[in-house]
Amino acid sequence: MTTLLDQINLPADLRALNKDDLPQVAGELRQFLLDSISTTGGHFASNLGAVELTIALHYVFNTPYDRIVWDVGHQSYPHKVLTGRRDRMGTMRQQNGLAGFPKREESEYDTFGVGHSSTSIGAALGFAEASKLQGENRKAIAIIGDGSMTAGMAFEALNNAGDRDVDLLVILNDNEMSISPNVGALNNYLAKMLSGKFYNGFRNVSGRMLDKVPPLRELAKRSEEQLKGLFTPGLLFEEFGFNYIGPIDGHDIDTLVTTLSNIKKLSGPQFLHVVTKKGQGYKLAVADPVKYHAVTPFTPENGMTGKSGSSKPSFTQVFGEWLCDMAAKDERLVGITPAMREGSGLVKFAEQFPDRYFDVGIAEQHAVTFAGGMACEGVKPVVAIYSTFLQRAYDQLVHDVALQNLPVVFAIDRAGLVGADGPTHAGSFDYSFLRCIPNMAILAPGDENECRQMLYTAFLHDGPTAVRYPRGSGIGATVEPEMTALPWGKGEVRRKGSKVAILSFGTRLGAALHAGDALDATVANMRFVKPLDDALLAELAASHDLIVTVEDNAIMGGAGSAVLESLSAQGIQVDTLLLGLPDSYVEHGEQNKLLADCGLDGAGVEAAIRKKLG
Ligand SMILES: Cc1ncc(C[n+]2csc(CCOP(=O)(O)OP(=O)(O)O)c2C)c(N)n1
Ligand SMILES: CC(=O)[C@@H](O)[C@H](O)COP(=O)(O)O
Ligand SMILES: [Mg+2]
Repeated sequence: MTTLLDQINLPADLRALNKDDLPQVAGELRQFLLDSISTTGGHFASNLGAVELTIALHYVFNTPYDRIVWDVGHQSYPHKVLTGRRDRMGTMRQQNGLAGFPKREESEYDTFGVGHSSTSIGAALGFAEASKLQGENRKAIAIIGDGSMTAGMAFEALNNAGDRDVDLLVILNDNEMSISPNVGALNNYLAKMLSGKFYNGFRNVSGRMLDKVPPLRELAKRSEEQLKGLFTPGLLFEEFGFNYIGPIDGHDIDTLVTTLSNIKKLSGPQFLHVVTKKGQGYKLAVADPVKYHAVTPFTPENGMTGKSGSSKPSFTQVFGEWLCDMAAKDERLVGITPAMREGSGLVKFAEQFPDRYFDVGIAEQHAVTFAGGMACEGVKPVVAIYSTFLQRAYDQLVHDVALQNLPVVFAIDRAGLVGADGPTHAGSFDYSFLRCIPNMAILAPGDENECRQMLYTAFLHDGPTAVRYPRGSGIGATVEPEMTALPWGKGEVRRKGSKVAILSFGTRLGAALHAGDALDATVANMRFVKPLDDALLAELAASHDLIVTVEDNAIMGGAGSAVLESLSAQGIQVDTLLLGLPDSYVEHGEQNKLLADCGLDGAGVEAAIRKKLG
């Protein structure tokens, strides 16, 4: 049977429907998403929560002429279905398939590339100002979640936009969730007002009472606008120069269409507050939106059983275990996360050490500076942060921590290629952007046991130290419960060979050993990217014809560059070959396949060396 959804190839097809058909479209779209995402995996609960809002937006606004900017974009699957990609949803986050986030080169309806949070208001303001300069009559609409609203740059953009005469609509999609439950004063403010019976009660009572006295009704109408500001979350946003509307039910498509149609006629900065349920329409996701934020393939009737996945502990789990063990040994330790409790492995730590656990919201810049402040007082902060998200806190790294040589440990997860999330989430550059910072140390474990020992070594070091490890698990080394400090700045030879010396940094050790066996090459596990083991390098350069470096970081400025700098500084001449990530963005796909495509698996390293040797 042909569904309404089958007839919608582009938003123009949607806009040709009668408004009364939209609830049916919503039901069909929600079922389509459940079937599709339970098959491919990907982001889930946020997409179910955005179904009605997405339909209403494309129904009311003349997309793509009017510009929609999604924040993070993990909730953009409904948008992708309605904008010509329904039949490609089965390729979601697969190599050469659809990206998991809006991507300009994927569709004209994807106005701005996203993946990192809290950029939508700033970008949409850019669209709005450009439209004004070009004499266009576009509407610019940013849809930002309550979690993403906790980042500073969202308020930088609000502050700027509220002072401008532009047609910008900011829609706050408030479901009281980040990945974990949302945190912070803004969240408390929104929740208090939304749950406040007083606000709803006030509107009912005033409506009933004043209807009886017509002359007062007009006065009350005007005063309700003023009073509304006292009882709805709007006051905050009104003070930022926006016209606040809401809160409205983000699943009531009729109200959404009516409200958006009215707002469309208004000029100046508008702020619409919608209330949604993360996982709406799928009971298991509503009950556990944390678990269903992102899913691996599952059967809708049974839900995610958690049976799939590797039996080997992930580096994230190794970190989480270490953090709890270290906290038990040293009461100065605190754990800090910018809204990635689950992803960074702090669930157990948060339960066991609630007073020493800090989720600062999606606020990486604040997380780093906050850690610096704590370190000044003798507290020992461990900042758990994805490599890609640490990019957002670069000045804080330099100015607030390294320049003052403060003992902060950065447990950098998702280093290197991450796979399905693609280039917005790859941790391709941390060696490069950390190495040039004076006082910064960088440790890169070759396996899971080294990860634990390096975290301990970093914790003992009196200065800023990064330990960086990839998404997933490594070669499956047994993790020793004993914590042993590694010799600072020292690498180790893991295999003796001749002619060729392969210097491995981080978890490319497995690939290096494979190539070492095939070529009878020496293999060194360098352990430290900074400080580099210059003496070991000199020794290997003196006894081999070719020095090869292998890393899952950009070659530009990476560990291989450190080796070249050291050889130059030591006045050593030797042939070299640098293997690492290319000076381009590696698209999404399966993590190990992508590494192999970059020549960073065993076969690739071996082939590159054979080619070099001629
Ligand atoms: C700068 C940055 N930090 C962290 C993340 C990881 N992240 C992705 S979605 C998300 C929660 C977003 O919450 P919200 O905006 O409320 O969207 P919801 O999932 O509730 O729809 C987080 C923390 C990110 N994408 N970007
Ligand atoms: C959208 C977002 O940024 C997060 O959900 C991210 O996708 C999590 O990545 P991991 O799955 O590697 O934890
Ligand atoms: Mg949310």
